[in-house]
Amino acid sequence: MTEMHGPAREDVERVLGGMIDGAIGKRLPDLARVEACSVADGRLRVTLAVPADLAPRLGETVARAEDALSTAFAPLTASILLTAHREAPGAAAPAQGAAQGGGGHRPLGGVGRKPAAGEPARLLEHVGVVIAVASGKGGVGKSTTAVNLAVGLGMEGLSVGLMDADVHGPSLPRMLGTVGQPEVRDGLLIPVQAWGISAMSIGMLVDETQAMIWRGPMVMGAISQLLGDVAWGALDVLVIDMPPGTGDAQLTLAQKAVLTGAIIVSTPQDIALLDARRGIAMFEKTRVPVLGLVENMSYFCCPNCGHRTELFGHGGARDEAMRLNVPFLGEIPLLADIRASADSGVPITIGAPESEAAQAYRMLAATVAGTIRRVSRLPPV
Ligand SMILES: Nc1ncnc2c1ncn2[C@@H]1O[C@H](COP(=O)(O)OP(=O)(O)OP(=O)(O)O)[C@@H](O)[C@H]1O
Repeated sequence: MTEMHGPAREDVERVLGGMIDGAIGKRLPDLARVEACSVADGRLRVTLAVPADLAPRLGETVARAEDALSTAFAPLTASILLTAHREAPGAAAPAQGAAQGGGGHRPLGGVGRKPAAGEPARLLEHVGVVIAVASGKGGVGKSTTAVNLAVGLGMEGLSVGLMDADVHGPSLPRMLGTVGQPEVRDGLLIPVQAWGISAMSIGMLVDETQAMIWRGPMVMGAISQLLGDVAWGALDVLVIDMPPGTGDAQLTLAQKAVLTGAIIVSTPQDIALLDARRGIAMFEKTRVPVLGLVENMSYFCCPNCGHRTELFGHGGARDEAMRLNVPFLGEIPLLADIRASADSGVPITIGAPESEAAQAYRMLAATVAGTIRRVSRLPPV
């Protein structure tokens, strides 16, 4: 990253000084305080401290502020990261010159300008391939699969990032056992290191309950920040745990994130397969290749006697994959240990590497690693 001198904080404050948030009816400096500004790689990153309860309402003003800063300091492109004050809800906004100091602040996702066309591609330029793990509907085990796949890819010798774009139900911090908030350096969020991979989730930045109520533009703003304002660094692969379903947010993410390919997770039940078909259609619409289908909760394996029971009629996803002409990547059994390890914060691939479940995830990771090496021309191990 190339550091360079940029505008002084006072210059930034001067530009923001003229901005008014029409909806709240106040000048921006009366609502937010410039905490930091830095310039690197042609980007001016400004960190603004705002009261937590106001942050969700500032999206439009922040977008205008970014435009104003970009115009004032061209050719730099400005992006604003909001950090939240831990003040009582409804507390008066901090005026300029209020007490400085980082202790009471934390980064906030969810607000910001939509990146210009092609921007994420540039920002992820040191990332070899970007793979979405998606599902047509919620609750099929997409996040569990994404986590164990990412950890498994790390075990295959790849450098791996995992981004939780499941904004409304960010489960990554729980599944990886991470606590606390990520560091911010030079205006960029530093991914958390866990089990051999780099990870970032909205759940590490804001209260889950706060993210639950975000609407479309907020969700897209948050996802843009996860793509653009995180120091992902050089990675062989970035795995994105997509939001469930096939709505606008998913479609936009598929278009924005410059995905190399997508993996669809499905359970064997017909209804889930119908949803999976919808998921595949969405990626086809955005010309993102579907790398394959994974069948989760494929069969039940008795932990005592090892007997295998096909609960939902096994093989549905394999047949569906053949019908749809997409590769079948593997099947993951339904096991209480998978759920327990997800809840304990230690992925089963790490916690019980010899288990049937871990072996299934490792096979899946080996298959996907093969695909990644093929598409990115990485040397075979
Ligand atoms: N193969 C499995 N065996 C047993 N439990 C599983 C398995 N896969 C997932 N689970 C459990 O099922 C629940 C849902 O899984 P997960 O959160 O991964 O689903 P999801 O598709 O990401 O859901 P959503 O996107 O709607 O939040 C979790 O409690 C998880 O531990």
